[in-house]
Amino acid sequence: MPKPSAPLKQKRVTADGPCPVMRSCGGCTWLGMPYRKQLARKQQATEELFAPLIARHQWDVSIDPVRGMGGCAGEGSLPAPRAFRYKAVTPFAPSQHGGVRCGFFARGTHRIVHVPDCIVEAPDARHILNAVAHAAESCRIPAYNEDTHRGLLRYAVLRMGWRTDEAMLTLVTSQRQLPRYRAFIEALQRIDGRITTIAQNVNPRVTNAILGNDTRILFGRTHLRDQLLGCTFDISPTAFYQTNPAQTEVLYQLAIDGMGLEEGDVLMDAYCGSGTIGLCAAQAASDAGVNVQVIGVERNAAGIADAKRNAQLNNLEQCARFINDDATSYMKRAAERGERVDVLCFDPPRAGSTPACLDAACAMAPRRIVYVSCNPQTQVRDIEHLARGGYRLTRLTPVDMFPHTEHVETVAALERA
Ligand SMILES: C[S@@+](CC[C@H](N)C(=O)[O-])C[C@H]1O[C@@H](n2cnc3c(N)ncnc32)[C@H](O)[C@@H]1O
Repeated sequence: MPKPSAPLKQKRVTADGPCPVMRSCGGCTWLGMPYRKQLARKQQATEELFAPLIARHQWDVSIDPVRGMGGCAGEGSLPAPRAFRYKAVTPFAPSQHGGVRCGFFARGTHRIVHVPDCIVEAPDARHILNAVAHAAESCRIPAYNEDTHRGLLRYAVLRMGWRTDEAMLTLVTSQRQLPRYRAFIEALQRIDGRITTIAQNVNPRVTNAILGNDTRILFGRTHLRDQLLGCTFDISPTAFYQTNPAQTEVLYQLAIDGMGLEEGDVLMDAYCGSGTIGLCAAQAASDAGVNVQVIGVERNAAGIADAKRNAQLNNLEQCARFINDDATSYMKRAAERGERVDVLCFDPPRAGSTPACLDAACAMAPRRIVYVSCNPQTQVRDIEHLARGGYRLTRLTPVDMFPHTEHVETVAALERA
């Protein structure tokens, strides 16, 4: 029998207490800055970035105040957000005496800094990850060595339900075979009663990317269940799911407001992940007595499988279909076929969309386009493209999805001019 894992320490970082690793960890670069000032900076950066685009097209639009956690930019002093990240990740590395180290990579390096607790992650998330390292040590599961490419355990990814008491633990390993498999899984199960799924993802490649292509469930449910805006979502280990759920509801509500859905509309949700935006929009429309059809497009097969399951979970399968394809290829073909799209929602990754995808969007001529972006730099470029295709910006709202960092997410609403 393996030694039992260490019991979880219940000590919590207090709401306004300092972060013990803020100088060494690569995460919260703005943690020392008052939250009010962080929002003011994000506001200014967004205004400066969009001002030339707005001036060039003579659009009559001003940028909304950044929606921060607990208030907006310009509303005076706000408490610093804590415990908002519901996804936590740790790399593993061998320690000198054959043990397993875990924590965060130190800023700009691959040196692991041990983190006893993290003030921005969901309560207990870091304790669970630290206990995974302890369980691996007890079961003599070797950590992966990035220099020699030997060893097994590379990362652990923990997702916690926001509106549910569930946690999904995904172990990323360099090979499929796990020594002392049963003992290890039992030790992991004992860490916390909320762990409803333990998955293994195999990533044998020499790469900085965390996840590989092969995933299997080792214990429990196949999906993490959570809720957003009254909809229920099942998320599989490798599908995209937003990390800050409280702000995700703000972001999605802005996107839904920007869509202005009307009876009989066809909504295309491009880069749809697990179908969350399109399904929340369809549910909101249905609640308002408005019937719409949703078409979601996503490259990740796990995301599309989740989206189909989520449509059923929310009784929306009659009005939603999901397609596993590259957004550009699908939209080009849809435009050539003359497919009808009344409202288009874009939520691409940081690199933004492609010129061909944006051309296809303009060719389909939706009445409105809502563009959600985690990288306003590429969003500005893409909105310029849409402007040349006949669209004008009517609203732009920054949302603080990533407090204590320089990053800001933006929701742009556009109308056909
Ligand atoms: C920022 S996430 C948004 C997901 C979803 N809208 C949400 O809020 O959860 C971007 C999504 O685009 C997907 N993606 C990336 N490149 C793609 C492409 N070329 N075609 C289709 N989907 C893509 C990713 O897998 C990811 O699920």
